[in-house]
Amino acid sequence: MRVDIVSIFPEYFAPLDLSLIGKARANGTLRLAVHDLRTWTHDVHRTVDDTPYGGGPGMVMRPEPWGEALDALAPPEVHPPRLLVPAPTGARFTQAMAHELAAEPHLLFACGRYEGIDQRVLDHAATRMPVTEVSLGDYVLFGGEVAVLVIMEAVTRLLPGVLGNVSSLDEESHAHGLLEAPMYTKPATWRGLDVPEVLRSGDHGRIARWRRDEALTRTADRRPDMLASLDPATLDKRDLAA
Ligand SMILES: CN1CCN(Cc2ccc(Cn3ccc4ccc(-c5n[nH]c(N)c5C#N)cc43)cc2)CC1
Repeated sequence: MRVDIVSIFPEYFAPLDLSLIGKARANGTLRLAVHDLRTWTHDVHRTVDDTPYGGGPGMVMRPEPWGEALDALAPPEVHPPRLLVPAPTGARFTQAMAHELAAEPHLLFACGRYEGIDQRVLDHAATRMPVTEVSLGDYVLFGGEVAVLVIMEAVTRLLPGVLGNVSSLDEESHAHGLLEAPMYTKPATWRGLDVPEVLRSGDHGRIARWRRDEALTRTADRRPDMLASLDPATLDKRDLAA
């Protein structure tokens, strides 16, 4: 997978050199390049923003630098990338979207700042590539960079070979619509607190049942919305008794 990120704060993406994402870049699974939007400015002040038409607070990112950046990174003669624009107005980013994006050959992220990017940049890009505005959730950030870090982590871990133990992908909560059961490791007793006996019983049937019950209880307590959208077909009679 090829990924290009355009931002006025390219240094924000230093964490993408680390850990499993760093390894994916080193072995060629992920080809990632970060670009400074100011590369495509031509004035002495390298200006990327201006006042909003119609008035209002703050500044808006000018279209010209963005247009040149997208032209350079998504030239018309090459298969177009999927353009992802983090924004408070975007569609909520979900695990399902992460799977969708992990199947794309080329992602291009446009990180806005200030009050956002001139709408014409997205409208013009949409004439020659798929454009998706995406939001992490209903809270306000300074810009799109944090969203790109989150999306890059969620997508990269789905790429073939990145996660050593593939089964951890299969058992993921958001893959089965429930929150995960509590996890424990050695020692068996720590500060007077014991690991649940069932997890040390070796009885895999009991362990699976206990984990399922814990997952259902946690989901009902913390994320009733997830329970409401659970496919009833995935619940068995023991779940309903839990
Ligand atoms: C008068 N009102 C008019 C509406 N604005 C709304 C507004 C506009 C921009 C910004 C700052 N910003 C700039 C680019 C950018 C990208 C993503 C996000 C973002 N925030 N939250 C998420 N989940 C995000 C994601 N993903 C924020 C961004 C903040 C708030 C406020 C003032």
